[in-house]
Amino acid sequence: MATPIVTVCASDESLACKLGDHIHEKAEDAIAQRGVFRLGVSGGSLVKVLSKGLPKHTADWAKWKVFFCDERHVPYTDKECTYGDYKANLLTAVAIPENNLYPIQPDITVEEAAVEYEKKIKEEFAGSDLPRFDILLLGMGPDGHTCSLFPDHKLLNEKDKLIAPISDSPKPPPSRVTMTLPLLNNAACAVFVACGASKAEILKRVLEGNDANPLPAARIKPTNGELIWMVDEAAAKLLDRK
Ligand SMILES: O=C1O[C@H](COP(=O)(O)O)[C@@H](O)[C@H](O)[C@H]1O
Repeated sequence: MATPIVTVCASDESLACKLGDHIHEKAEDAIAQRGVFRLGVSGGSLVKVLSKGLPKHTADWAKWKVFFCDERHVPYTDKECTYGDYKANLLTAVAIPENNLYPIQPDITVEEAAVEYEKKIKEEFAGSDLPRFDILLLGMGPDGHTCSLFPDHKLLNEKDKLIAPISDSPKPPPSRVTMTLPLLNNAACAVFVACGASKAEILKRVLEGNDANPLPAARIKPTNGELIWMVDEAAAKLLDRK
């Protein structure tokens, strides 16, 4: 079980750079070993951080494949759509081919979209029982949710599905598709990014708490992989930093 490595960054700029460097390092290793780099991205505030940190490097972008750790079940043109946000902010700055992006389908039911996305992931990782992403980039809401896994939600107990639909998300929009814990915890590396004072209390609970019923973000512990938290000073202000 991974022990978290926590990196506290003095500025948004340095956090974006460190994250970009880390991802590029993982990409080079994965491409050298397997000829492909498979990453999963989350939405929300992470999009801006990645958009700053990733384009600074040159990379063999054609070998990158981008999946979504979760997505809101809305049209690509909706302002809540994570894929739309990446298209507008990051994917204009890096040359990842359109075919290497794996958006979740918004034009079928949310249940169908989850089944279709799981099928796509299984096809991509054909031959392995449980897909292992090279890196999953995660965010955490001020309530401790990650992806579209919310505190006390029944999806936290999902054992069979790799991708699940949710129609009662407490954070709007209510319909979403999300990676589940078995898939998330099989990643080679999971990196959380949490910035701002609104995340300080929950970050302390996730990293230092001992909850009987852990928050969703605290349940991300890759069984055979790395767990990294990249946070800013404001989010880290309550942490025990001895
Ligand atoms: O709704 C979501 O929220 C989380 C956290 O977002 P943030 O803006 O607080 O960083 C995000 O990781 C997830 O992908 C998204 O669907």
